[in-house]
Amino acid sequence: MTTTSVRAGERFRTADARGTVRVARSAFAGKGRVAFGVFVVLVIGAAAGLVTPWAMGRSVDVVLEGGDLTDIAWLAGAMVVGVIVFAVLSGLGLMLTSQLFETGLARLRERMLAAAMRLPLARIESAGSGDLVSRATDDVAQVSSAIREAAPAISGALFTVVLTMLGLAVLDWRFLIVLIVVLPVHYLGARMYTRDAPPIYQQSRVAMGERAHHVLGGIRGLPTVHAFDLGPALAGPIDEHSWWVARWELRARIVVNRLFGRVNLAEFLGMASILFVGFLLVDSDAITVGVTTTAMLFFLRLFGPLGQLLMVMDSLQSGLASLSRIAGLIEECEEYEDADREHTDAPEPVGRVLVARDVHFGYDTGPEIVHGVDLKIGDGEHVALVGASGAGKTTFAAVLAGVHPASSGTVTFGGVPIGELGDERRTREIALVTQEVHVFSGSVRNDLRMAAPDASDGELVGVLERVGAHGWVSRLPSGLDTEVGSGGHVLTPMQEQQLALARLILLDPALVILDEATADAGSAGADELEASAEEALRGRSALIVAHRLSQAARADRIVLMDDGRIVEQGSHDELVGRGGRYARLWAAWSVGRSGE
Ligand SMILES: Nc1ncnc2c1ncn2[C@@H]1O[C@H](COP(=O)(O)OP(=O)(O)OP(=O)(O)O)[C@@H](O)[C@H]1O
Repeated sequence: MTTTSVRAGERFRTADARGTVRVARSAFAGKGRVAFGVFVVLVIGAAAGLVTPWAMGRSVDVVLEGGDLTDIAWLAGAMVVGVIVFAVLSGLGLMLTSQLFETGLARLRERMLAAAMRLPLARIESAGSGDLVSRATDDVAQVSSAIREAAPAISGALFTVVLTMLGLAVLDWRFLIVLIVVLPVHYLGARMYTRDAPPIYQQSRVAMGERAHHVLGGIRGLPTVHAFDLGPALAGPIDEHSWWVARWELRARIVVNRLFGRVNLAEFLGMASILFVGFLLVDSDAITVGVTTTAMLFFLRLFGPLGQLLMVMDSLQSGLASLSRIAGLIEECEEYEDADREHTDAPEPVGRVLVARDVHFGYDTGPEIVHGVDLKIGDGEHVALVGASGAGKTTFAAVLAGVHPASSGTVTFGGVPIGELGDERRTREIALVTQEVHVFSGSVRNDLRMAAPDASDGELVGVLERVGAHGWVSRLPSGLDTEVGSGGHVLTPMQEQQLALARLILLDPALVILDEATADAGSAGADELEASAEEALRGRSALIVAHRLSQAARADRIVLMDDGRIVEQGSHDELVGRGGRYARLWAAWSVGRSGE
């Protein structure tokens, strides 16, 4: 299915710096002009901010030189204009920068979620859906808050710092030397921080992901948790990971505090140095008092934004840790998609016959479950797979559907190995209806249209009638518009399964692998559901993992599995006539039924 191999339990990856930058850049694709416009606004705004300190310094010289009031008035006018232009353009720059970043983040989030939905089920199972949820929620929130905090610093501070440094160089190159001497103190403080902080934030995010994994597991099993009072046992691992989150956050605080200490030292050194050099230069008549005043004011302007930049480095580091997790997931999805795209040249399947030859399979975490199974499902043939619990039926069905690649042996559909079909083609041709039937949140119409976005209401009603669901759907409070799924109108397991079968008809696959779709139904509704399933499977090839032998008996062929091997197969009559294991199962089942 894919060239990417992962170990079971391995969480989704975290991208390295290059990967993170590449993915982040892709979020701004096509936004070059907007970014340039924002850049121009920010540069002009920052330049306007230098006008006021320059005019103040000049005023000092004008007063000292005994200049007239008109010059002072002009300079006062320049200050006012400078302040207004600075304020307007800074505000505009901030708004545009935030908009640009938020749009980029929204794009990343959409891309990550869309890609994650296409990840192979086996990969999500292996990484744990909690990790996926944590990236889609915690990490996106973290990046979003970093953007909110960093946007003003980047839009205002960054350009102010660069232009102020240029301004100092223009006043006198020696001021720039002072700055160059002082900045390393700033830099060293920041460098220690950028070295120490990222691993701490990474660890904190990993702990959050683990916590989400356990919380999600608990929520999914809530009925069991309540029934067996498992709350305290579940809280253990959640508490432990919360403790780790708190511990890593505390360490991050310590590193931030150290950063601020070093920043204050750099500021003090800078102020003292600029005053000292200014006095020396005035003393040697190299510059005027006004220029020294301007240099002081420039310097004062510089440390505010520098501090601001350093302050946001904290949330930027935290945001970057999250961004690298988002980028890692996107990278992983891209690899799966690329591997999948390679299959677009694969030959077209001819016919609808599925052939499994000498298939072996074991989960990464345990022993082999399927031991060299051969099975052929002919065109339009319905094969029932029966056997005791734990025999490996669900596992084998998932291998046939391509959810898990076989450890050895081959599975072909229409003559093409299913691994070469690519996920998109494979899922279009082969539909797997698993034990856990899912109803999507939203209206009934919305749920059905997941399978066929263009289907008309008439078509939906037609399909509902075929699976016997039209009656109860039309009696729902708002018919097709009734909200179902999480938080909506509660459906019975049988109704959920009928909806799943209706979706199956709308999907119109060639082969259906139906895993115990009738298992949850109460026996009163089970016959009705069997009829619905038969209707959904009409005209298709099918493998039905059947718990109810009455359903198996109707299949063209029955395959009995035991301990990952096929031990008997044939039609119902043949197997009953043979008097073997199936015949005994059937006898026991029939006795059980007559007592119902
Ligand atoms: N995701 C998994 N990871 C590891 N082992 C698994 C996984 N799923 C199933 N198994 C193991 O594989 C074996 C076969 O399970 P499987 O669900 O395929 O049997 P089954 O015949 O479908 O059982 P049932 O009728 O009860 O559903 C069991 O020992 C089970 O513990």
